Amino acid sequence: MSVFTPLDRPTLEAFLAPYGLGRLRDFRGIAEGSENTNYFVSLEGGEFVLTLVERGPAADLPFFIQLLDVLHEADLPVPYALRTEAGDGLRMLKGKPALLQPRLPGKHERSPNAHHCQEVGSLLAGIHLATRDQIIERPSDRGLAWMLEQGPQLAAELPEAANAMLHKALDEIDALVKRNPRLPSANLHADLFRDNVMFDGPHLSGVIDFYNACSGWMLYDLAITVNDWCSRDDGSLEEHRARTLLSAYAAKRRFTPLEVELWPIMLRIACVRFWLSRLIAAKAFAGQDVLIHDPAEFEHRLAQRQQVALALPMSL
Ligand SMILES: Nc1ncnc2c1ncn2[C@@H]1O[C@H](COP(=O)(O)OP(=O)(O)O)[C@@H](O)[C@H]1O
Ligand SMILES: N[C@@H](CCOP(=O)(O)O)C(=O)O
Repeated sequence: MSVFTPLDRPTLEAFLAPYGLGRLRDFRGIAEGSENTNYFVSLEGGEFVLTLVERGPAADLPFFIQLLDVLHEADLPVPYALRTEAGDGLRMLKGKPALLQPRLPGKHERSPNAHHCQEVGSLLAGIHLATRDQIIERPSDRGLAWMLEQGPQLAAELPEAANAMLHKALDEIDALVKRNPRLPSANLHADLFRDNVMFDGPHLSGVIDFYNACSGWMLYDLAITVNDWCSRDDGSLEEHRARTLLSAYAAKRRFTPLEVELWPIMLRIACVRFWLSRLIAAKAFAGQDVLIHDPAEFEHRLAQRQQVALALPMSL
């Protein structure tokens, strides 16, 4: 379970009253998720999700609220902070920052096919197009500098072969940082995994969990997404799904030659990012009743990305 903050009905009713959405019908904690406490909340005025933010700097919350407003205004299927009748979107509940959002329909797709990947590629391009001309600056707290800082210590705790592979990837990241390439930027979801997207039948109906969102290279966001949506169990890329996702993205935004050149390394960097964060989480939450993702999944994906045969499509 990942309901870190239990709520009783009177507390919740008092919190919800200022939204003017009618009486509370029902509520229940959501077991999925690993960072925050989430509740499904049923009110006379509709179905909602209440999030209590458990971790991370509260100072960043206005960024998330502003970004989701921009994406919502661009007609993308994202949650956004509902405002109370007094206009407040970000409030406190049991000492935690709390947001009420619309509940998006649909369910997660664990075994995506090419159609799902097409929808995801198109959606990701939509996020980038909606923000690239008005980027809201927020450096990722798990960016390249973080990888270079955390990587060596975590590598030292790994078996020899994994240690060597991680070091090789860190060297590549270090060289890229020094090169400082001018890749096109936008606001990124930066965690567009299968468990952050919902489908209502074949239709992509929701994208959630923007708590890793940041400003940065669009190519990096694409690599994160392809690594999760288009990998086989052994970590290798499933070419048909990957080509479909990339073509759907490219139909909305043309890649630059520099992006085409750096695509293979970006796929590897995106593996390192989640390999490291999963190693950290596995240590921090060992033995606790918290959802822990397997770090080895990204070790296998990185091993499979040493040579990348899949080029980015160049034409629109
Ligand atoms: N706006 C929403 N609409 C529908 N379901 C949601 C919404 N927000 C969260 N959920 C559900 O709650 C679960 C956990 O949310 P998530 O944001 O991934 O949590 P965490 O930040 O703890 O990882 C999701 O898998 C999804 O099922
Ligand atoms: N989708 C990620 C979890 C989110 O990353 P984090 O750095 O916020 O823990 C995964 O599957 O590892």
